Amino acid sequence: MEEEKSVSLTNAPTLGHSVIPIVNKLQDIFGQLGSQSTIELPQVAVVGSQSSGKSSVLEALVGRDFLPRGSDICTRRPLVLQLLQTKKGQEGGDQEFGEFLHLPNKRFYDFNEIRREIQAETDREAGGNKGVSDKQIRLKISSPNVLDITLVDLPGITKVPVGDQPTDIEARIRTMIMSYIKLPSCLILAVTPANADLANSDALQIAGMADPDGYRTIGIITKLDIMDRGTDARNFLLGKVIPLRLGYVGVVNRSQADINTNRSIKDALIAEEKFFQSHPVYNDLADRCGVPQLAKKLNQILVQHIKTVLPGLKSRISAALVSVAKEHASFGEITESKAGQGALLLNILSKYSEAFTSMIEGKNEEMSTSELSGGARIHYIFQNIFVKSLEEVDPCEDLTDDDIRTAIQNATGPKSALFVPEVPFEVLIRRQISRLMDPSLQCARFIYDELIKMSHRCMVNELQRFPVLRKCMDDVINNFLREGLEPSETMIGHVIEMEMDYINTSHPNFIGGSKAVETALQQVNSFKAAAPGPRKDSADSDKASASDRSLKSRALLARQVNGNVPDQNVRLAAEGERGMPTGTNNDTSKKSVSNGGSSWGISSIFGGSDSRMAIKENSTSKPFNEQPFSENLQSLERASSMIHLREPPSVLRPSETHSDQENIEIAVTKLLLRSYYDIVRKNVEDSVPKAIMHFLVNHTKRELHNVFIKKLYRENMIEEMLQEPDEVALKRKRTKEMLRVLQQAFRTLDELPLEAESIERGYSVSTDQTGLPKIRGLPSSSMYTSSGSSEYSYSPSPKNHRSRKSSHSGELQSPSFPNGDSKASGRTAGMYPTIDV
Ligand SMILES: Nc1nc2c(ncn2[C@@H]2O[C@H](COP(=O)(O)OP(=O)(O)OP(=O)(O)O)[C@@H](O)[C@H]2O)c(=O)[nH]1
Repeated sequence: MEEEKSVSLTNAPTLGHSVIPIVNKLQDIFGQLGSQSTIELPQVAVVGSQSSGKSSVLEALVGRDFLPRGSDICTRRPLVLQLLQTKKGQEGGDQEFGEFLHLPNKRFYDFNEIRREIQAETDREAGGNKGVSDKQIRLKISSPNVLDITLVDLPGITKVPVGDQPTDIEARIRTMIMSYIKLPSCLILAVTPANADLANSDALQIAGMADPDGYRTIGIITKLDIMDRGTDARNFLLGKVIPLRLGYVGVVNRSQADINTNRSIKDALIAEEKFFQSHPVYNDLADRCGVPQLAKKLNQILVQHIKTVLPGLKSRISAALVSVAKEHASFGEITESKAGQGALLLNILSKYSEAFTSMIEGKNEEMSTSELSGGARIHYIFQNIFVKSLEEVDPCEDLTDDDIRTAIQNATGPKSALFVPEVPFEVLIRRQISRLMDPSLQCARFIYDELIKMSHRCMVNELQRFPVLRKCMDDVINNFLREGLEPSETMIGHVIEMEMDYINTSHPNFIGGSKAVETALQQVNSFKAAAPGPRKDSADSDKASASDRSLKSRALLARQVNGNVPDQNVRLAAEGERGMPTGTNNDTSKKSVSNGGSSWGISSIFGGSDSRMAIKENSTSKPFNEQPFSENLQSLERASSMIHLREPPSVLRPSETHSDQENIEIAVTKLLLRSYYDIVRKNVEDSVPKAIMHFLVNHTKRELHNVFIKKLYRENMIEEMLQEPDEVALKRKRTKEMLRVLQQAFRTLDELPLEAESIERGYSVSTDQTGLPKIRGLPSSSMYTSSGSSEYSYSPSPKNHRSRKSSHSGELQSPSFPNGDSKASGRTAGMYPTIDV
């Protein structure tokens, strides 16, 4: 045992030993990146009939004696052997030991003890009498000289039940084996003893079921030393009997006698080498004979696997590299010198102003496609909010007919005016224009808010590291925008006041009095035409005749005064319900109305009945109204000869009844209001955005940079403003380190010795002074070239490469196993692609 320990794994051509440096490097890379994920190597399972030499092959590959072997001892439970690399120099890192899952915290340093525990644990579960169980035994072997890989030793296929074995033992074992080898990531070592009928190999049969295309099956022929005299496995090794994409390797393990005499693995390897040398039939098949060749083949498959997954790892790292580099750049470099800091501040101020301007103009790079931003929002506020709201306003909305009538009566003062003055129209239009003030000012406020929001969105990342500067800049821009808001509000005030100050009735778009009267008459006419016929009661008919008279006279006068009589037959459609007066006196004859004429401005001479005579007294003071007129008269008569006047009510309102003239006057007033209001509205819709753009938005664009420099570019303030919080310095340091690690990782991945030549050169393992192997590279799959039709031949020199066409040898990840030609190429001679890298 002592002697065996000194023959460490390092001296044997163990499985994956040449892949170790690469995998270690990858692990280092991912370790540094703080990621647990690393390359997952394929699992290797040995399958075959009972006593075919499976355990012996595994042991030889691991280079350790620890598995129960022997003619009467067999594998009866799956043994999952997890090799774990320990780091030399770490505590306990250079020791080799085993641990069982079922015996936690117990380390086995004696490998004979491990073997005994495997046997004991097998008996515990499967009984002592040949019973088989599918419950795994999990063994972890830690060693500085192994690759992190999992090997599975499976029970051998048996046909005749013995001992406690059930009658369907073969089916059970096959199912158990399949559950492991069907996994696309499982590499199958199909072990067939040379002293049995090779063509009927159970191992190849079951492997063929799990891996029909043969991308992950290696054929292993054991017991070449005990073949019938005169027979050999040459044709089999050459793949002439059952072709196999990854080919065959012939091995000579220790015999039972060797085991009994404790022959070491090292000695067994030497004996194996001698065997092949002394058998001329295998002389030219050196590349497919011996455990070292098997290890080499496996290494090469592992390398191929790593190569397959490497691009994915690289792209992950490069993506991380890009994002970390971006983050690092956002923290900028530390600037110590005064001049440097000054330049940095200037640069930030300029960039900010540019970014702000670009945002308004819609030219910033990070423009959103999911919502409106920057200048587009300003436009939206102007057009879709401000203009739209003004357009929806009806200037007569809050003016009742009574309001208008009262205004008209008030405007004529104490006398019956000769003309209906312009005063009521002006009073009312001013009142409506003044209503435009609030939305206009609100619009300016909205734009101001937008600009503030934009300023917060400018250079968010870049200014993260300078919170003091950010605060100062925010203060400056807030003040500046507030200062810009004032003149725009003043301007808006002026615009509205100008409109109120001079009512330009000569505006070309203004309807004018004559046209308004004409239209009003048409409206009243069509309204009457639609109204029910005259009422029968005498009072109403009296009124009707009175108003008829008055209209007639007005029409006459109008004709005389203006010389402009409207066509009596004109019956134009009403301009709309909005303009219709709501008077109660609807029974005026059509004729009288049509004769009303264009009498605007001379209503005072339209007739004797002054509509203002019909006073409706306030209900709070109605002494006269409470009793009929006759009674009032009687009481007056009863009184002395003195004539008493009733007290005027404190609040006087026009009477409820409207004369025709009033109706027309109301309609005319409304027409004039609407017409003029439209003019003003257009002006305001145009001028307010202009004022806001000029005094606030564009002023900010023009002046912001200057203001920044004036307020913030002060020598004594620069250092303070460019102060970074500790957290930023820490983040910068961390991202810088991460960037370095990622760059290193990227380079390391690029420089991994995965090229054919370096791998081939490096395969020869020599030990240095410390006894550790000097591994210069890995064996390459390119060393295997297709020779002739159905076989692989080993060409030791790269010069012998006949083809460099890529293949999928050793690609154990499921997507890497193409199955396009599976049926044809699976195990058919002459269809194998060249294995190359
Ligand atoms: N002469 C000779 N004997 C071998 C060779 N390989 C294996 N043996 C012997 O064959 C017997 C069975 O070997 P194992 O390695 O236990 O075979 P196994 O396939 O693991 O057996 P089970 O687990 O029972 O299926 C042992 O006595 C080995 O010493 C070989 O190449 N040559």
